[in-house]
Amino acid sequence: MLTVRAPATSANLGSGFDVFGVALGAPADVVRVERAPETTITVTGVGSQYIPEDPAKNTVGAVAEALDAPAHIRIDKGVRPSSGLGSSAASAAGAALALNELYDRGLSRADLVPIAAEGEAVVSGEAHADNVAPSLLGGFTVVADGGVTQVDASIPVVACLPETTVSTRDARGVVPDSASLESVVDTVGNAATLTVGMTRNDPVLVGRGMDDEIVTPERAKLIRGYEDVREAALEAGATGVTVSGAGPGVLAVCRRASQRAVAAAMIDAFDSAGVDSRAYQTTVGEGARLYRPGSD
Ligand SMILES: Nc1ncnc2c1ncn2[C@@H]1O[C@H](COP(=O)(O)OP(=O)(O)OP(=O)(O)O)[C@@H](O)[C@H]1O
Ligand SMILES: N[C@@H](CCO)C(=O)O
Repeated sequence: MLTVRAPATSANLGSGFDVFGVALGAPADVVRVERAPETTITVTGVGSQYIPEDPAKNTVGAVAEALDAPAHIRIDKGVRPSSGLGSSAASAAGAALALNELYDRGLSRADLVPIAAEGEAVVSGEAHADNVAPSLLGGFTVVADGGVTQVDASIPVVACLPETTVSTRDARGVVPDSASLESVVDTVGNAATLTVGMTRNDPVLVGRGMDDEIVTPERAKLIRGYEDVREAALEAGATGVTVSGAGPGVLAVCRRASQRAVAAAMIDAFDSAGVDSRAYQTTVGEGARLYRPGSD
């Protein structure tokens, strides 16, 4: 049996819709695989009651098929589904890494990105890779037509998760069909600023570069309390705040010294809006980790 811990991720980061993603230090899914004549799936953990075990409907089933690697796959969910923290992607990335090893396919982590993305197509209809890429590769990733680019980064973040859900499919439905040249120019400027910030581990540049006036304002309307949570986080010292992935998670970037205050402010603001939430105080971190039998 092989075990993989695959981290939650936050996609988009505001200005990088469908392009940017980061691996989060926590939470994570744990995926265990054993060879079997055909693929079977069991799911336990957070939100497991909402996750299908039918291989045709679970992201890991599509990954097993793409790798021609039938297995009994056990998923212990740490990343709640429909969270905006890359829940479906964490399982897919974990399964891809584990099955590649189990069947000795010899693919690199970069090779596994499009395979894990096949799992995302099962859920949202599109094989977008902006969550599976950071879950596999770690750090900050840029998914573009020409390929995937990755840099390690260490930026303190707070990922605040309200007890509400938004499906990626629904959140893609509110994305505008077009944008003015002026907003596109602003967004390119912000995305470039964010990218430089990641290479310098600079939370101020990263936070400033998260601004986006094209997609985020529409998605924010699907999250009860979002504007108040954003304001509260900024007042507590966050350098930037945006919707995490398709939401309803909210991602704040900050300096280490203000992380605890930012987390408390976000929880209080959701609470004032009548929504329970929890906050992960973590950093942009490493990609999926493989545990072989006998290793720690
Ligand atoms: N292994 C899996 N883990 C989690 N959700 C899964 C899995 N397989 C299928 N699903 C389905 O995927 C949906 C959740 O995926 P969705 O993309 O909406 O949320 P998310 O992954 O948390 O969000 P985001 O991609 O915005 O970060 C649920 O309907 C769930 O039943
Ligand atoms: N880029 C995707 C990530 C969510 O899976 C979106 O925002 O729709």
